[in-house]
Amino acid sequence: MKFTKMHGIGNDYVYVNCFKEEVKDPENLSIKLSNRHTGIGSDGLILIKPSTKADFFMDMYNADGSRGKMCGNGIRCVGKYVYDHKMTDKTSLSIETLSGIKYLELNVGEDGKVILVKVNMGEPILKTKDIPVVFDKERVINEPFTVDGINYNLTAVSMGNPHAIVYIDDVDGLEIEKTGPKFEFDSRFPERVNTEFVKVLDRKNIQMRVWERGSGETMACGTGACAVATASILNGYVDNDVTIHLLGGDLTISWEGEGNDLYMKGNAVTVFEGDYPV
Ligand SMILES: N[C@@H](CCC[C@H](N)C(=O)O)C(=O)O
Repeated sequence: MKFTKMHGIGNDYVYVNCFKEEVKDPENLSIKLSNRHTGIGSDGLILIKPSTKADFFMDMYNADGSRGKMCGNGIRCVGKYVYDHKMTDKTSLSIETLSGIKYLELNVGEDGKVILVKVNMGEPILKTKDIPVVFDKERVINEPFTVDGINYNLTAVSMGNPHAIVYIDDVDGLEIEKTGPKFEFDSRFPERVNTEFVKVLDRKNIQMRVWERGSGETMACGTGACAVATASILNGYVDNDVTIHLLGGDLTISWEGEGNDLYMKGNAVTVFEGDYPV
């Protein structure tokens, strides 16, 4: 099976072109090839497929084989993949995901390859039942929430996938391997959850680390950065254009507030191509 390893600010996936390859058991394949010792090494698997509703379809799997409905860093790489591999010559693209169609603007460099991608991520989802999070209010915006005996203030947002955002003082010092799973497997998140641990640096800059559902700590999470920007704007901590600083690099997010779509901009990088025995 031919594959391409790509990353968006360090959030790395193995990409397979399903116009040419048939993938029979993507859940197990994702577990095997994501392994950083015995596989290719990645945060999961992304299949690029035909779509009847959009230019392409993105089908993503986490490193534990679970299926994700949306992937912000992944969708930028899908845009780069289809353009660089000449599967399209369009620089405005639509990509279908399990959480709807997203629209991409590709920024092409002097070598004719995509370097940056801006994505219309749609409108953030705030209703508890749609995230989903079990809570006795319609929304969770800055609400007291205790996990493993520690009191946090939680904001919950879905960007097509569920996110829990908590503000802490020491993002660098956080023992995320201990804390992340406590959120991921908390029964108030019936579909598990991606958790962002965040510090607001000033009105235009936010630091975050992420514990991803199904993949653990990753260098970056695109939907997570969008959820953090949403939460921080709703809480009144930052302006409408904000840079999110993640372990693997920066993403810029703009959101004019409720009733508007949110935009994310960041890089997309090809690391290498190869053959994997299946
Ligand atoms: N890293 C991704 C999100 C991947 C899916 C997530 N772990 C989930 O299960 O919801 C991103 O860049 O958005």
